[in-house]
Amino acid sequence: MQIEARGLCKSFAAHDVVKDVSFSAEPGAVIGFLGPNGAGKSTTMRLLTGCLAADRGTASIGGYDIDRNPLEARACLGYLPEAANGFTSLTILEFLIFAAEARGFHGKPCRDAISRVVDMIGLGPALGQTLGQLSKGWRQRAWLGQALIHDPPVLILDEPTDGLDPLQKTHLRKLLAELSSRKTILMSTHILEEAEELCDHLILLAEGRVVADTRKADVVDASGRLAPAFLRLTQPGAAHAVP
Ligand SMILES: Nc1ncnc2c1ncn2[C@@H]1O[C@H](COP(=O)(O)OP(=O)(O)OP(=O)(O)O)[C@@H](O)[C@H]1O
Repeated sequence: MQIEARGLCKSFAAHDVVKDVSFSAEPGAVIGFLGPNGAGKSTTMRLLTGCLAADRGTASIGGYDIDRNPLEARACLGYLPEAANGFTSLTILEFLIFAAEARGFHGKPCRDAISRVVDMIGLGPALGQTLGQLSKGWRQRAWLGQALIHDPPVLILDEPTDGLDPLQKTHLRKLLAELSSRKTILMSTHILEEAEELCDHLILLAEGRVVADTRKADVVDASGRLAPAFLRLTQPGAAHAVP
């Protein structure tokens, strides 16, 4: 399995935010990670990526446990955090050099890795601008660049198109569709049309629990829409119905 969560639990103070979350992603799967605001999607992603320690349970990426083999697991993983920010004084080029060197690329392999993502994401026109100067769309592209710099087999993308204008959204969705043919992707989104378009599998979270882990084809309605199933499965109290 490329992504595996087993019994993940996380509380903040007395608030149980992630409750016994288990699921897995086979190689090549494109999974939509859906749920209402506050369901625990970002927290689960942080647990999977090792940015946050679980209270209980385990997570593995590319077959490597994120706690016991963090370097191997992270080598397999590109992560786009929610509302990615920071490094505001670096230009996109400096940011990509930093990301590439942090992944162990130096000299020609570093230049090659950067030129690959610059071409793939179309970062060329903005390479000399600092992240602090960039619009949200360009900043999101730069952060996607750092997630892809080492060409990882697994991508965890937290609301990748959040806040982008329609043109940027279309561009990014096209890129994700291209990437989906050769990567395992777990992506959260509130835009159900995006999951309809890009994902083949869905995991729905409500109140910290997995309330559905299903092929998209099994929950869309006759018109291919997800909204009816989403509303039914994630309504308040739905999580309590899960055995
Ligand atoms: N560091 C933290 N300290 C305290 N509470 C937190 C922390 N991080 C998240 N929470 C809480 O955990 C709950 C789940 O948050 P999380 O961001 O994981 O949800 P989400 O499903 O990603 O929501 P959204 O769709 O709005 O981004 C929320 O109630 C949030 O306030």
